[in-house]
Amino acid sequence: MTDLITAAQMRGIELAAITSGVVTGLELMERAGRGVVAAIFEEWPEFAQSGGRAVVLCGPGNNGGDGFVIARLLREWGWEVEVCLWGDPARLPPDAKANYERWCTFGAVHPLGEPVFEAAELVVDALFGTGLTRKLEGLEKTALALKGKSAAGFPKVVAVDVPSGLSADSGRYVGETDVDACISADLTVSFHRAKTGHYLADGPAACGRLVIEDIGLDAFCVPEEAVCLAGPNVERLQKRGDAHKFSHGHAFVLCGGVGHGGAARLAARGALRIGAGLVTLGCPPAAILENACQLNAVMLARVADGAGLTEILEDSRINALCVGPGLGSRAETRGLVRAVLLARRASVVDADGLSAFATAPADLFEVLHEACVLTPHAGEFARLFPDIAEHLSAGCTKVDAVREAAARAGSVVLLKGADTVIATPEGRACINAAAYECAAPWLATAGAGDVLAGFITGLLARGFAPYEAAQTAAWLHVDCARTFGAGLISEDLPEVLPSVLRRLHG
Ligand SMILES: NC(=O)C1=CN([C@@H]2O[C@H](COP(=O)(O)OP(=O)(O)OC[C@H]3O[C@@H](n4cnc5c(N)ncnc54)[C@H](O)[C@@H]3O)[C@@H](O)[C@H]2O)[C@@H](O)CC1
Ligand SMILES: Nc1ncnc2c1ncn2[C@@H]1O[C@H](COP(=O)(O)OP(=O)(O)O)[C@@H](O)[C@H]1O
Ligand SMILES: [K+]
Repeated sequence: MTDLITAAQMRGIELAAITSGVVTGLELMERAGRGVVAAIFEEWPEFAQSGGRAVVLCGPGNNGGDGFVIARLLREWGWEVEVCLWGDPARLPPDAKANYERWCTFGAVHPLGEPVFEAAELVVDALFGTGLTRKLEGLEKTALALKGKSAAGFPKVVAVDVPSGLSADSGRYVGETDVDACISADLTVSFHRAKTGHYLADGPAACGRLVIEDIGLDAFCVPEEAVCLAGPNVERLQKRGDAHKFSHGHAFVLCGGVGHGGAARLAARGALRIGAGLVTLGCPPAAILENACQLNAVMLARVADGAGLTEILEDSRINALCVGPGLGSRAETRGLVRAVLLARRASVVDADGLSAFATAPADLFEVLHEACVLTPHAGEFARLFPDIAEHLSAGCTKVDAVREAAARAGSVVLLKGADTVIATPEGRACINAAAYECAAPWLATAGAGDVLAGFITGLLARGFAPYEAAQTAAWLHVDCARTFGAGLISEDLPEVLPSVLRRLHG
């Protein structure tokens, strides 16, 4: 599992390393600079063959310090290097100042104005890293100039640690800084561990490609509350050879009325494909014919109302429930959701099942329990947790927002997006990032969320714990989309799952 850390956690690790005496701040800065130059040459091997012209933009903190190291090392590789500084050299922190002075023995340092980038093959953004605390102003001209590349795609822009203007924690532009005032990089090189902001919100688009360089801090532990990148539990996904269908659980998906069954059918198909032993779709009597015409392996049950549902759920073999996809905003929706949750089975509450409680979220929280997974998209999230959604708009990280929501709901919450975040009430959290080499833009298609709800339900039926089910399902969902590629529609997701599982199981 890849750990992701925050800027504060990185500072804690750095401090622990320096106070332990095994390394100095100056040595860490040297390793960071060396790591950036190595990553540049790895990304563009031609840059290591023949020197070119580089501009290094240094800021007023230690990110700028890394920049002075990079300038010196590029010069040693035969590059012609121009260095610009934002701020007063006298106020640089000690390690950055030492590297500034060292650079001054080789070349000039210009104030950051309007550098001429046309002739540069490489621009290094060492203006602000993890220490950016407020809205960035005054970088507009520089940032805009960097966006106008030559026909050959030069200059290549390399961000040190994080593109300047972006929060290393939230992946958003700090203090609502204008996007045009921020650096967009071709390559971002960070140190020790990726930061949450590299994967959240605008992070991936601003970073370009992301490389993490080892700077020798592995002996200093990642804090326990670190977030990780979601991954599948591959071993748990295998089916035992001696098991029968009831060993893999019975999932029950509640369906909407006539003409509104597509979403629930997608969820049911997803639950079956991911390995639930049996899947039943429960629909109003009037919709039986419609569903019977569409389903084969998925079974059908009549559910006239909440009482009928409670009766069906007396079958204790039904061990995972999915409520919400296509359920509609009928008056009885709340009652049906409550009936599902009062059955105290592992449950996924999605879509209309969430929106039904927009005017009374507490009525939902009251019946939720620890075996539930809520799967809102941003709109549904804002309806249930309006105050937390406001914090999110004000700059709180998506991880913190989802942790807070999960604690309030007393259930696992999965907040969708290209940067899906999953958290437990106790504060465990992961990001399922459809970004960088795992980007899955074709997943933005109607019904994709219904299939995800079905995948989670199917894994719950198979006995996965809620957090593990949500994490594995979200990862498989993105992998299905990537495996299918262009032209994906939601019906394809369950159908491509077998090939994804085959690949996983080698
Ligand atoms: N933490 C670590 O272990 C390591 C950190 N290193 C580097 O150090 C960086 C962090 O250094 P710092 O903490 O000095 O932070 P930064 O260099 O990111 O910036 C801090 C400086 O910027 C100023 N500032 C913040 N927001 C501003 C704004 N909007 N406008 C103008 N000035 C603003 C602050 O007052 C401070 O002077 C990392 O990003 C990384 O590049 C590396 O040297 C390697 C090791
Ligand atoms: N650009 C994107 N990249 C990756 N995944 C995406 C993207 N946009 C949406 N998704 C995923 O697609 C699904 C959409 O779900 P949802 O918004 O509920 O749609 P629907 O209700 O139509 O099923 C979610 O799992 C979400 O994480
Ligand atoms: K930077």
